[in-house]
Amino acid sequence: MEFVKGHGTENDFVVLPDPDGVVDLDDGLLVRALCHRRRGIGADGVLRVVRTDTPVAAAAQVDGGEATWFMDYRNADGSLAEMCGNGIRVFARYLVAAGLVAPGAHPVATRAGTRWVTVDHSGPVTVDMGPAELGPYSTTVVGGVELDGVAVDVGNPHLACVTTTDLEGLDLARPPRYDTSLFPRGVNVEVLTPLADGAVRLRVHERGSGETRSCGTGTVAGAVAALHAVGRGTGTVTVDTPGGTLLVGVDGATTSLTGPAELVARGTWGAPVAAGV
Ligand SMILES: N[C@@H](CCC[C@H](N)C(=O)O)C(=O)O
Repeated sequence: MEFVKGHGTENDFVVLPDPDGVVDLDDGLLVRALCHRRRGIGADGVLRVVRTDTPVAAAAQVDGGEATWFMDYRNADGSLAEMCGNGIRVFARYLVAAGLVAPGAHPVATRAGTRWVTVDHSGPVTVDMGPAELGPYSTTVVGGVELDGVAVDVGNPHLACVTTTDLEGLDLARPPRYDTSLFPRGVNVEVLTPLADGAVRLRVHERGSGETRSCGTGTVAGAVAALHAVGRGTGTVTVDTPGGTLLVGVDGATTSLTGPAELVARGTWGAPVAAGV
């Protein structure tokens, strides 16, 4: 099985080309094996590249619309997620590199709906992330520290906590505690600094993947929360994550995410490897 490895601000993915949707990912075993950092390729998640006219896309209730390609995203633990902001930018880079779409703007289907991505062979990739919906305030406990946050739905669920607590001192390796009645399907938890000079610093614990170096949907959720904390509903926010810098745009109708997306390797999974190779 051919694969490509890529990342967006060090949020890393195994890209699995499976246009006809014949690979069985549903029991989670292959996803966990691919993503394992000692026994596998190592990644925060898998991006299966599958056509929208396949039974796999139909089973995911994907309305392809104009999109030919469905990003079937799986977290490292094998669980499904609706959307991945860094993943979709890497996915789009792969589509161009593989000659499956021309450079420019094109739609990609996800479980959260179709998103338009603007991509070339190199340079930053921008995705229209759709609206980010603010929800109720809630709390979380991160490594014994209770933090206030606000729910933000970016197609997938987030709890974004704007805090003056020292971010580096927080233990995000362990899953944060959260209100399971508000987030019955789990939640991604962001901790971030208050907005200063149009920028924030952000760390994240992702549902299904643990602490990651960056999270695109989390970055959008964090930017929306940081603007909300200063009474604003629109703006442009530079988000510095441990893995790199992303730019988020928030207007009344939608949000956008811009940043690097790199393909770094390709190979064959599961093929016998001869001695000495
Ligand atoms: N890293 C992604 C988000 C991946 C999904 C998330 N862990 C979830 O379960 O919702 C991103 O860049 O947005």
